[in-house]
Amino acid sequence: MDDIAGNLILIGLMGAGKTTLGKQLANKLRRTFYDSDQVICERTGVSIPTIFELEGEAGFRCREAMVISDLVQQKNIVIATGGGTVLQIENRLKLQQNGHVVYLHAQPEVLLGRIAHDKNRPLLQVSDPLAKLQELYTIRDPIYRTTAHTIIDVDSPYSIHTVTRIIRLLRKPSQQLSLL
Ligand SMILES: Nc1ncnc2c1ncn2[C@@H]1O[C@H](COP(=O)(O)OP(=O)(O)OP(=O)(O)O)[C@@H](O)[C@H]1O
Ligand SMILES: O=C(O)C1=C[C@@H](O)[C@@H](O)[C@H](O)C1
Ligand SMILES: [Mg+2]
Repeated sequence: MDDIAGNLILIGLMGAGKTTLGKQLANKLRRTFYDSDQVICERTGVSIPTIFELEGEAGFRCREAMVISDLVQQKNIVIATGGGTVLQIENRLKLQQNGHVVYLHAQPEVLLGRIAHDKNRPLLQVSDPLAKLQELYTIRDPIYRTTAHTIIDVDSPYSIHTVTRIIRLLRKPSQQLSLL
């Protein structure tokens, strides 16, 4: 087993790379990977936009909270959370108490460049998705920061070295880290 204690839990805004980097981290660390969005889709058999359409954001958040409760009971896994998972205090506490929480931080402009083409994020299907991401950043950045044990800047495009660098950074005691 690697020397990163407990579950490794990724938080951050849409497009930060929680899913993409989470999978790569799990592979490298030989841990099982779960993505809370993906688990919700598997349990319901429908996509996230469909859940938002049928049950609204509140319905989605309820399902998300149930999935987080279940996932944090496992040991030594990597969890990619949804961008809004930290909005509920109960989720925040469960994440903090059951793993090492890493905030993947990037600026809204960078995030939009990565996900603008993707219709799978209902909150961004608006006339001005950049303004929406900026609004979410303003509200959520302080929450991500206070929830995380470690913050890593992921504005720069990832390379084949990114995951190795993140693992190295996670072994350091410092809290504010940059991939640069
Ligand atoms: N550092 C990066 N450099 C380049 N592309 C990236 C980087 N991080 C993520 N991406 C790309 O951005 C897109 C979104 O990434 P990903 O789905 O992992 O984000 P996420 O944090 O899981 O978002 P969500 O909260 O919506 O689930 C993917 O196409 C991914 O390849
Ligand atoms: O930032 C958010 O609130 C969201 C992010 C995605 O991961 C999904 O969980 C969903 O699209 C909502
Ligand atoms: Mg994701």
